[in-house]
Amino acid sequence: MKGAFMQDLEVKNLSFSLGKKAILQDISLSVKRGEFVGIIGPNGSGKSTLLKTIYRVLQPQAGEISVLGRRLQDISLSESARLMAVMGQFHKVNFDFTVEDMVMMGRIPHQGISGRISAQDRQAVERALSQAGIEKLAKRRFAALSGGEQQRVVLARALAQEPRLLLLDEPTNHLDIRYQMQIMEIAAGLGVGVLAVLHDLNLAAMYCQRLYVLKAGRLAAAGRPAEILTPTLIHDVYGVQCEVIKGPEGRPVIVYGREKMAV
Ligand SMILES: Nc1ncnc2c1ncn2[C@@H]1O[C@H](COP(=O)(O)OP(=O)(O)OP(=O)(O)O)[C@@H](O)[C@H]1O
Repeated sequence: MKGAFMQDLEVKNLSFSLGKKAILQDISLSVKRGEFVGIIGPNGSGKSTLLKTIYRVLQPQAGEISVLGRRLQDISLSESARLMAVMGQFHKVNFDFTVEDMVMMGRIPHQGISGRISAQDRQAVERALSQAGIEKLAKRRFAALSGGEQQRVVLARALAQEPRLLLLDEPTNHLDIRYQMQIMEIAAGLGVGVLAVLHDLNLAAMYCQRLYVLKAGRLAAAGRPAEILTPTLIHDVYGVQCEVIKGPEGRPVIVYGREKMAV
């Protein structure tokens, strides 16, 4: 890789539409080196679509995306699979894989054409199983695990990939609070850039250095959680009443109220 780069991810003026429907309009964002950045916003605001354009499942009609200082259009799909890992929302698996097999799939971008599993691959899988705290599940069938256990296997698969940029789409969906925090801690401790779509604003405030707020496919706000998570913004974006109080380390804690809740 040539030259120094300052950003793990840079998205410039990205727009994406499906037919005539604009899903994302003029989105610019960045993840600085090693930064943990969150994307928040209501259902249907375009969060997952934005991640999908970054991990190349969807092709934006306008804009530019760079990972570690290189434009996606200049790197091959296999190389971008080595640079970024994704922990996505749904993990329906129709085949009967073991946990170990699933996590080994994270090594595919690193394996040569032969697809032979190396000692390095095995070590990466062992490390990932241990980081996700699921060594004991290694021989179990993935399909027979609980939702939360499956979630951690999917995280382990992303870790086995040894990415330079980690994309998380609602990573804590099925998890109890301990594992929600554990997943966030693991991601925060990797030392790589993280871009995470999150619904829980308190969790976002706890772990994200900066947040981008999406509303109807556009950026409604961006900044540090303490700057942008105000009752006015939360009402404007989500349509709910809340108070924001100062929690530990000065971080905002959002307390929702039922008053004037329209259903
Ligand atoms: N394949 C598709 N066909 C039609 N509309 C789509 C398609 N994929 C996404 N959309 C629409 O694009 C918009 C953004 O969807 P997206 O899944 O990105 O939102 P989101 O913010 O991730 O939502 P959620 O919080 O509910 O997961 C929604 O209105 C959705 O209905």
